[in-house]
Amino acid sequence: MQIDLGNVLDTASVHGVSRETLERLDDRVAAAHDRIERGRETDEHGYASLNLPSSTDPAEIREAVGGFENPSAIVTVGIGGSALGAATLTDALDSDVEAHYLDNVDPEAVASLLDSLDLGSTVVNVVSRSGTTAETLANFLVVQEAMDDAGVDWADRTFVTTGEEGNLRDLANQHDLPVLPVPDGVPGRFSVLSTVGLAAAALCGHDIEAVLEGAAAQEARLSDSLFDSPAYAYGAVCFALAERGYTANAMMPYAESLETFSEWFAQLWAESLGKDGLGQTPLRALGATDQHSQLQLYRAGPRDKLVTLVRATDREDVSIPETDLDGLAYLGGSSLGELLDAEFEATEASLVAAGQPNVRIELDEVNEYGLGELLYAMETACVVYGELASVETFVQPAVEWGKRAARGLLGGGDFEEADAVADKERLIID
Ligand SMILES: O=P(O)(O)OC[C@H]1O[C@H](O)[C@H](O)[C@@H](O)[C@@H]1O
Repeated sequence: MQIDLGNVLDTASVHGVSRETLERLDDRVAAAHDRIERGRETDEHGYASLNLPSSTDPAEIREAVGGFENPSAIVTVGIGGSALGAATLTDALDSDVEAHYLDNVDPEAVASLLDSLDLGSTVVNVVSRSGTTAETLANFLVVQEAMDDAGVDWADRTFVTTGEEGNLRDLANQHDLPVLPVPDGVPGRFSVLSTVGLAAAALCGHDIEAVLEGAAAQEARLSDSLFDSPAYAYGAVCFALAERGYTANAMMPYAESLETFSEWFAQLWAESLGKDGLGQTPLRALGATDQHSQLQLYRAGPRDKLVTLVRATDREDVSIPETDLDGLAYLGGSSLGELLDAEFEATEASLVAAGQPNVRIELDEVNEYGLGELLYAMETACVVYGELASVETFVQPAVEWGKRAARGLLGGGDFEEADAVADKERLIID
């Protein structure tokens, strides 16, 4: 995997992030690296996530999923960091086992998924770090009932991933369900390389050891200079641009297999860095499709966006048949991959011509190893950005406010946040 910052330097006269800016920032990156290393050495909350390439035991995960014979599907019941990492992997990789995610409580979507599955051959993985998230527990109760109604022993087809305490742990104990522990010190959005993110991939037959190897390769690149570490370079550039008003970051992979990666990145970036009036708003785009919808804004709209373009250099290709239609001859004999690459290069050039900064991230291939590299690099980029911005990367008090308000409204406790919902001003136009 490599990260190319050339198009940031090329447009430096517009936004001010030049090579000299990065050289000046490098001392602060060295200090951030030192802080990160100290945190990793003591497995401090959050920093422990960056040790997962070696602290995760893939054999433990394989053992937990190995007892389910010939599953047709896995349904992961979880939300946020308890679903997006796993979904990023299984959506990027092909498997005969279907992977589904109940990460919302939209009743129509839940009912429709459960109706469509052969529940007798479906495995359920309920994932909640806290074990108390209302959406996850509610969905699990609905899944249990659907399995009961279908005459399926749900306890036989379910395994749980959770912490030592919480409602989900109680439920697992009560029904003697197999439990994979979530590692200490790893917030949900940094948990893709742990039991939380890897179980669904293992059940789908993916090489989770290779995911960890790819991550370890990026871990080995961490050093006290951004010029030696792709991940630090990306985090530092994003920070420097955000400081200069580039407060949005459009993640734009040119691979449909990476569409869910953009969702995962959005949680990582938003929940970790959106604090104290700071942060960089993650946007989600897909190349080449969104060239035809969002690119107009990215090129000619407010100068507040970095565009991050991601692609794999090695992939399957489909040739475009020859045609004798006038004007289309240029397509014949080339391939869809070549067309996609041409679109990628054209988008980069178009942004540069307009002075809009963009970064190119290239993987060799969208496979387990490449995904491990990409995910670990983005996590580290996020952590170094958080250090440079002096925000508390590993907490999410704003999200928890909403969780308490929702529970209060449902009568799940006496939370003062729920009163704020009742007291809200309204302006209804009917
Ligand atoms: O894993 P859980 O405890 O159920 O949490 C699931 C999600 O809940 C909240 O929304 C947090 O802000 C997320 O960071 C977390 O990933």
